[in-house]
Amino acid sequence: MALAVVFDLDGTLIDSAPDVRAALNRLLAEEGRPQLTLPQVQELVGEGARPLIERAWAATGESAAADAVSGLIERYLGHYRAHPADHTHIYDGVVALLEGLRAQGALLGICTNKPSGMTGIVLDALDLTRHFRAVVGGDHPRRKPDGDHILETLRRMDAKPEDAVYVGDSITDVQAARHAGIPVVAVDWGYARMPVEKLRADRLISHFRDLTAAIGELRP
Ligand SMILES: O=C(O)COP(=O)(O)O
Ligand SMILES: [Mg+2]
Repeated sequence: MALAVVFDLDGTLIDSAPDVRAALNRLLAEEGRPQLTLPQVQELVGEGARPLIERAWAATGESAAADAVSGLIERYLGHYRAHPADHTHIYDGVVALLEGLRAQGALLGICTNKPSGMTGIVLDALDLTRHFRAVVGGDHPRRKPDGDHILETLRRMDAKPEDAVYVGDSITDVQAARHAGIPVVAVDWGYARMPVEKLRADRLISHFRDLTAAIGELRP
């Protein structure tokens, strides 16, 4: 068996909220709406682009008309594509962790609700793409919290659910892993929107240096 580790992206591997905020605020300014703070944006991230735009609209005035949302998403992604990683940083210990896991023969993947095209651009900009066998974005038809999003990532990695562990920062991640039937590790530095203990993950870590030990307990 080869250990398979599937990661969430935003709030888990990378702190992307500053660039998400900048793109969102450009769009809000074009629409004559107020700007959002970083803590506000961290609350909006986690379920993909459509909920992000809908929640941003609800937080800044009248809700977006249903037929306007797709156009707003496209314009938001246009701004984000122009500045994918100006202020995004990779969390401490990520690169050493990914290199260490690969050196042990682990297969790595990303399962994120961020749209696929945008995910690829951000991973390339941060030189992270090379670590992953498969990356499945939020345009998957059954995205997190649906377990199929993670199972599809594992299929594309040529990995088995029995050998897998999922790592994420939010309740959406824990639910998706539960639905997929695989153990889940939560990180305590992301965009959880609730006290991290309440996520009820199988393990909770405060630094990536502790992930290998947590995985060893979950997949001995
Ligand atoms: O972009 C989002 O809303 C969420 O992305 P994540 O699934 O990587 O946390
Ligand atoms: Mg996340």
